[in-house]
Amino acid sequence: MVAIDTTALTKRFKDVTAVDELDLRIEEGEIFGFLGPNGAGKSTTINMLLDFHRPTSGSATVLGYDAQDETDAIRRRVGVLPEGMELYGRLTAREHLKLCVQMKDAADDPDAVLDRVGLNDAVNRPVSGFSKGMAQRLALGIALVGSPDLLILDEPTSGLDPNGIQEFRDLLRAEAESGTTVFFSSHVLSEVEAVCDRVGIMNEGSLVALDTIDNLREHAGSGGVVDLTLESVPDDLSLGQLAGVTDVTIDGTQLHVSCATPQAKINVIQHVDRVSTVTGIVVEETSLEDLFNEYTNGGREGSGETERAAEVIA
Ligand SMILES: Nc1ncnc2c1ncn2[C@@H]1O[C@H](COP(=O)(O)OP(=O)(O)OP(=O)(O)O)[C@@H](O)[C@H]1O
Repeated sequence: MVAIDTTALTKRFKDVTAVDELDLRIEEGEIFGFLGPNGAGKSTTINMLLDFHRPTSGSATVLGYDAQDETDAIRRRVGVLPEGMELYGRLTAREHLKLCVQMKDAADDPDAVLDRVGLNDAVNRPVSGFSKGMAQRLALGIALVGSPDLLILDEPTSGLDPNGIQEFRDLLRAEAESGTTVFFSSHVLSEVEAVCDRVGIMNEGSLVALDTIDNLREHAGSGGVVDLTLESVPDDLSLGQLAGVTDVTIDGTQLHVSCATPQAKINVIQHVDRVSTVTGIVVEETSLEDLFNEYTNGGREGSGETERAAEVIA
């Protein structure tokens, strides 16, 4: 079954086109990362899937139900963590969970859910005293109530500490293993890269990329870089003749080879190993952040340094 299906889904706010003719299909059981710079249209898309906003045109189904006409059926089967979720300051974490269990007519044990999101020490504390990360953990717990078939999470790791982010990853994987589809928006690209089967990248209301991260790397012609240290560099390496090699530089006994595809990196290593003695290899993949910048013209906010996934082989 298709978990989310949108056809030419469009939302305009006066002269701003927040989402422009979006065609998106998310299969059941996928972990899907929805990316884009600020104002790209991610929350507006999510809001239309949940009928918080009515589309200007186009249509969407969620778990086979029409997103505008069958909202109740969708809300019964979907766990939602909306952007900027409001909690009740005077209620405790456990009371929030109890309320949600009642509202969803679910059978969950509130304490077990709170344990899953790492709030077992704070079950009886009023939420007004919660830190941002604790509130986010509670919001995630609320989304999990009723064992939903689909989780729709808007910036779920906002405010979480590194442990919280790791726990969130484990939780998503466990949910996906039990058959739940996960659709989440995020600005934390390393976390998206770690857990997502596929990603969609929005820019200025349009979907500019939709694929697995490996395929995006391949299509972007950026398979990464291989750095090799040799005992000595032969006169004729002929590396430029290998398919997918885009650039070769030699610095003493160091080779720096840019490749268009992951396969090209393997070919380079095998070829050099045949003609010389390799004493060290470092393979660097193009990070999701580099791809993101490529698709959005570097439109992401923040000042994080480009992160390259470096795999030291020898
Ligand atoms: N209620 C609204 N009224 C007017 N304009 C809106 C409204 N909601 C969103 N927009 C505009 O629609 C565009 C898309 O906003 P949206 O919140 O969907 O982006 P986003 O990708 O979720 O951004 P962020 O990463 O900052 O949360 C922006 O230009 C925003 O200003």
